[in-house]
Amino acid sequence: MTTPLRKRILPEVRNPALELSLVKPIARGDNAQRASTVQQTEGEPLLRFEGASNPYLEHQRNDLLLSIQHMRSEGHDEMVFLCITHCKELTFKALHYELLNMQARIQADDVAGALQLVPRAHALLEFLGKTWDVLSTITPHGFNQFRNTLGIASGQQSYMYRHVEFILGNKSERLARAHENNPDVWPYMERALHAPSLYDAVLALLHRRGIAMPPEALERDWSEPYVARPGVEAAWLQVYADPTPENDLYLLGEALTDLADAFSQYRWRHFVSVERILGFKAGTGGSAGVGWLRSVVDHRFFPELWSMRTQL
Ligand code: HEM
Ligand SMILES: N[C@@H](CC(=O)c1ccccc1NC=O)C(=O)O
Repeated sequence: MTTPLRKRILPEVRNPALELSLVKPIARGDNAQRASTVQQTEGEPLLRFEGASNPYLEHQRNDLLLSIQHMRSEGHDEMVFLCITHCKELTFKALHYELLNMQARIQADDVAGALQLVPRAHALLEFLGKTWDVLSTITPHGFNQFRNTLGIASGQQSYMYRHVEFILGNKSERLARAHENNPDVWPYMERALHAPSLYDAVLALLHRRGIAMPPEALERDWSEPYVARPGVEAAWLQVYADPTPENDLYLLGEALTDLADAFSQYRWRHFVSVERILGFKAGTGGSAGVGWLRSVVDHRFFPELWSMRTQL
């Protein structure tokens, strides 16, 4: 019996022309070809390839990936900074993909399918949190050796990070505008700003499942920052009245709380690491630095899932 496949959604965050221009075609394999190859190799790996080919490189394009950690200073710690910041972007990309697919499954009333994606999304968030273990080995002196070469660049200008914030529901037209001048990125950013978030899709699902929902939670200007509503808190209280594993909406509420919890811990670790490395110096991106990040730390995704707990 074959497992029914759920259709995947591929996020669109930038003009695909650049990516497509970088793809090298590779010959497909199959079980029969691999079985006959291993007969010839007697179990030893293939090491000689036609022409200039290296199949791993053709598949992975690590020649490109490993060419973009360009050192601009003499500072020793610049290498780990570049490698980890690139790891983080890839992790944001992987996380955004899972969250967008979770939303699509919720929109298709497939709660079990959405829940299946949560452990991975959560693990990716924990992985992001762990990157601060590495980055906070950068001392203030180590950072000072290359910080000026960052110019006015800042992690705050990451479009992949902004897409993660938006799919989770933390909309800000002001922060999105950092990408307005980039024609490869802006149309997708603007579309995400105006689209309902994963949480908006969950509230619509609760409504379809017969739970009373305030009309503004179902139809509003999706680009506006999310505002917590007593009616949404009441809806979750109704769901949480049956905290059993049979109640899939309860499981979904707790799964979203797991994600929000892991994200808050990521923010907290960023904040503490930045205080450790920078003290109270101004940020490269024009903000007050730690002072500005302080306000970000208090943010919680899915606010009614948090506020509701006082009533439980
Ligand atoms: C040594 C490492 C780091 C330091 C000292 C640092 C410092 C800062 C500071 C001062 C800000 C405030 C905005 C500004 O004025 O620049 C900021 C924001 C931000 N940083 Fe970092 N950062 C570091 C590493 C990272 C990394 C590795 C990432 C992920 C790629 C990252 C992502 C962000 C994001 C997304 C924001 C905006 C926060 C938000 O919008 O909620 N930072 N960072
Ligand atoms: N805002 C940081 C710098 C920063 O976050 C950053 C700068 C250039 C390239 C990447 C960065 N951070 C994360 O990717 C600072 O004030 O030093």
